[in-house]
Amino acid sequence: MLIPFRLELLISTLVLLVPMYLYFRSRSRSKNPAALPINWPIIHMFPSLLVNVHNLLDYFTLVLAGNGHNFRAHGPPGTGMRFFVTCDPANIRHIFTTNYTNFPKGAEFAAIFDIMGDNLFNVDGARALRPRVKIHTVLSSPRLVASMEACCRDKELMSRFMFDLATTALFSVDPGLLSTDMPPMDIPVAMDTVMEVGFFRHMMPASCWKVMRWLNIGPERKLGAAHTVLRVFIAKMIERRNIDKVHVSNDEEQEGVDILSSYINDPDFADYDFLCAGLIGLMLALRDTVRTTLTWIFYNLAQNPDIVATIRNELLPIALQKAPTGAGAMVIFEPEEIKSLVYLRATLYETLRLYPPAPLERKTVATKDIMPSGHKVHAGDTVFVSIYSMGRMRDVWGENCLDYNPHRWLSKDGNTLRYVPSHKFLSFNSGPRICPGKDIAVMQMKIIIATVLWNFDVEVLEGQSIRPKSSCILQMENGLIVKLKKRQA
Ligand code: HEM
Repeated sequence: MLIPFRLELLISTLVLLVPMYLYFRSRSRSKNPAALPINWPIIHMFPSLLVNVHNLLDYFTLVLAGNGHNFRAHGPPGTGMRFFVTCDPANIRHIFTTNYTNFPKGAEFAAIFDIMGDNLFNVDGARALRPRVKIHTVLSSPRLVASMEACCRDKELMSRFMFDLATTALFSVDPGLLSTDMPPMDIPVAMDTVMEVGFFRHMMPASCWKVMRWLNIGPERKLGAAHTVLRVFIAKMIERRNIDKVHVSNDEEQEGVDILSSYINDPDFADYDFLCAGLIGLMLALRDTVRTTLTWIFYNLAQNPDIVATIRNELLPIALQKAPTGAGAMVIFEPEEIKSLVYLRATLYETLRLYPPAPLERKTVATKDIMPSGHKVHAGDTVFVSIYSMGRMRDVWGENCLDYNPHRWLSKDGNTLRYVPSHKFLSFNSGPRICPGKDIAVMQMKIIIATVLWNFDVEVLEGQSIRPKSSCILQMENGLIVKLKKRQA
């Protein structure tokens, strides 16, 4: 019987790993935190990665800062754990642009995010070309952009709000998570699980998580359940959309308003599973990134009243032109009105610099190569690009790199934004895989920040523990509790 054998293997692995974990944890506390991971015989650097996994981004940042922006790490032989970790802008340009074809995401990435199938997020090279052209065309449709911007004229509760917003843009269906009876959050929770277990998979030897998946235990069990929730939800949305389509048959107005309409009749997406997987990828791209950024923005703004005052000053001339419609009415800003506001955009970029929603990029080395930093990488190595760390490097952003300071984005006279190349500001990626939703996301976030700040005072409740979750998305571990107080006109 195979199962008892594998179970035994797993138990003995755990029995070995848990004491090791405790031992190395106690040792690592007394060590210089910026030092390279300790290279032990046989197990190599795996223990250092294991003990720091709950704080991995800050750990990478310390080690990268202390070691010229690059380091290598490797696990036990046979695990395939050969990592090159970097936040060096010259290496990043090489990986994302100059020698882009040599750094695909790779098969392991696609296995980690198997819920997204063979879709754009998981494929490279020629297979990514048509889906990429497709999504760029879809996201540049003026009607879709207008509908997504219009969706922003709404209220609070970031997670529910962003889920409703993403679902409306994708399927023209408002799931109503913001309704007053506060329906259950099964689908957003399932999406969070995909990102959390994805992070766990990145840090484990692939054979380990694959065995756990086969046994359906631990995080893999949770992930399996989350996959089911997401697939059922997408199937419902497609069904609902098809029913609605029959009801509005031949009504051309309906076509093209949501993203699903652009995919449903496309022969490239005729395969149902392929379509579902693509839509799940888009849901994650749309909802998680914007929601996460907004939470960090409001957290930072609450500590920086001077920045809030400057944004309100920038909004003042526009707000004065808009007469509120009654006592307590909100002032709502339109995309065109706030498009040119540079300080608002600088605040957004400053948040994305320190809190990039996708903090780590994973690439695979196709053939051996020499990085601009002089480091050699070999076929099959994994490259981790720490976007989070790059925003926190003195040599890249200056002595005050840890300060939250939108002015760093402005020209001397404060009237224009400074140009910063994408290999230095990587939050929206760089090169051929640059985020096609960037302009929509920036506009959505600007409208939300402007509308909230103009109409409310935002207070972060004291005593909260604010730290990122171990996830592929830089969510706050415990969320953020804020108090909104209506401002007096
Ligand atoms: C704060 C907002 C956002 C940030 C920081 C962001 C960032 C990123 C990053 C880092 C990637 C590369 C991911 C990877 O290669 O694994 C990416 C890809 C992508 N993003 Fe965004 N994104 C944002 C919002 C959006 C929105 C609102 C949409 C859709 C409307 C979108 C659609 C996509 C798509 C389709 C890709 C895949 C592109 C490709 O692989 O060629 N993103 N985004």
